Amino acid sequence: MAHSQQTAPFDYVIFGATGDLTMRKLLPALYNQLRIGHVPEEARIIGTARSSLSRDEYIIRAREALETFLPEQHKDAELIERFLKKVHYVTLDGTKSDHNWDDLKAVLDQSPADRIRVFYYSTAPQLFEAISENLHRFGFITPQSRVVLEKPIGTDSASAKAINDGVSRFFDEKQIFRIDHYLGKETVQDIIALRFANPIFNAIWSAEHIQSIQITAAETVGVEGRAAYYDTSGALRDMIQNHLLQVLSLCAMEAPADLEADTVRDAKVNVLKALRPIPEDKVASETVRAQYVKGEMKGKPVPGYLEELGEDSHTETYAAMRAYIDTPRWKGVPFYIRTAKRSTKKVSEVIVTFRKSASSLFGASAASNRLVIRLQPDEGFGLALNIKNPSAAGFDLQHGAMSGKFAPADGSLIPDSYERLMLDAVRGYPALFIRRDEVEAAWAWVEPTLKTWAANKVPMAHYAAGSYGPEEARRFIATTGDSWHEDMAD
Ligand SMILES: NC(=O)C1=CN([C@@H]2O[C@H](COP(=O)(O)OP(=O)(O)OC[C@H]3O[C@@H](n4cnc5c(N)ncnc54)[C@H](OP(=O)(O)O)[C@@H]3O)[C@@H](O)[C@H]2O)C=CC1
Ligand SMILES: O=C1O[C@H](COP(=O)(O)O)[C@@H](O)[C@H](O)[C@H]1O
Repeated sequence: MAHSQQTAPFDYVIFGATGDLTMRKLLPALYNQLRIGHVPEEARIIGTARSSLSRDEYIIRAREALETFLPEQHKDAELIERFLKKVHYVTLDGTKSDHNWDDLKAVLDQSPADRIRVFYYSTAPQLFEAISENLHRFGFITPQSRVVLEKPIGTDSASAKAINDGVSRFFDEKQIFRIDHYLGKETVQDIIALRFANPIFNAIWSAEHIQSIQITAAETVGVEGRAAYYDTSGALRDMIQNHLLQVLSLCAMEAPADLEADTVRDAKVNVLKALRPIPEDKVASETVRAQYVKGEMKGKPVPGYLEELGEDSHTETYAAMRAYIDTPRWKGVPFYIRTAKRSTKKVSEVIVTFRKSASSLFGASAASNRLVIRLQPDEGFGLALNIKNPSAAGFDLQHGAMSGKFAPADGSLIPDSYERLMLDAVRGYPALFIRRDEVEAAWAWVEPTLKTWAANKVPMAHYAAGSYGPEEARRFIATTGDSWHEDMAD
């Protein structure tokens, strides 16, 4: 995916500029890109939201956000001031045509008419169509404009289609950049490098040699300040429909002919379309849903989900699914996908378990080779091997491992995923954004499970906060002869 790091001058217009995401991720990401020289001097960031703030008042908030969320080693007082000079603010209800659009026009008109404009919708998706319509009505959508859509793109197939249709009335698909921040993670992109730049893996990447693949995203946090959103979403919508199915499609896709955006996205969508449907009568055996109850983390008591929420709920905070991909390459290989809030530890990883050696030389003592791709934290990979136990009298085996880090060669921190994605939108480089057909194929696959769960046809399991998940998930994976990574002998 070679491309220039340099961007042309741009105006980044953020809808939802007073929100959590802008403060925690978007402003720090743009600052960091300025720090490493990817943001040209003429670039501007124009925040908009309904809150009535002057530019100076907004800059005070932006400065606080940078102080709070930037890593210490990236803070530079002079640079922060240089960054803040780029920041503007317009009080604007993006959904109302009779609001302060003239104020936005006055700011945008300070730039040449052909300046790249990125409209970033960091707001609830129900607002996307109305904001797009207003941008169109007031003539803000130029040929050099793109729009970035934050997740969630809908809550099911129908709402996703409605959002996509709504935005597509005003922007061409080529101008639409749907964010999935997992694709912006360097380590997720490493899946492509590991698979296709290393013939040793490429040659054995199929059902002939692979027994199963596990994809996990576990978090120690609960729902924090986002309970209102999370309780309408749940683990399956929040993490699996988007991030984990994207990781799965990178793990399973056929080799793309090149790394052009649509070639890679074609390869990914083919995987999503080949996912074997899980019909309603199979949801109980092919999925697990669970909620955390009170438990303990780092020696401290932690309340359960319902206690945090303060009311009853059937929303899952844990989800696990078994997926099969009906292509010759993956015939009969289970892909286990799971995600959890309030898990024992934060870890996102891919575990590839290879089939055991057909050789009878070592009998049962030869374990499966296993490739661990650690997406975060402690980003890197490990390869579990069988080696000879040097102290044994005979020829016994023991566990050996090779490992490596995904760290940048110059010792710098791995960039946050939003850094890469925000500037790729400026560059008009969509490879790491999700195409409409990918979103819709992913919804189509998860929808029968969502419906079956919503109808309470699958019991809600429970797990203690601070544990790896419910006992039901252990039994579930054992039905196809596997176990979760934390239960494997390392
Ligand atoms: N926070 C996160 O970690 C993540 C968030 N997301 C998604 O990003 C989006 C934003 O999330 P988050 O920042 O947490 O949400 P917040 O609720 O913190 O912020 C929402 C923002 O939208 C603004 N807003 C609301 N209505 C309008 C309107 N009519 N016109 C213009 N601005 C409006 C709000 O400002 P005001 O009230 O002043 O108008 C505020 O700035 C959501 O869709 C969320 O699901 C996705 C991944 C992670
Ligand atoms: O999109 C989301 O992702 C985060 C987890 O992201 P990560 O980069 O820390 O793995 C999750 O906490 C949040 O609920 C979800 O909306």
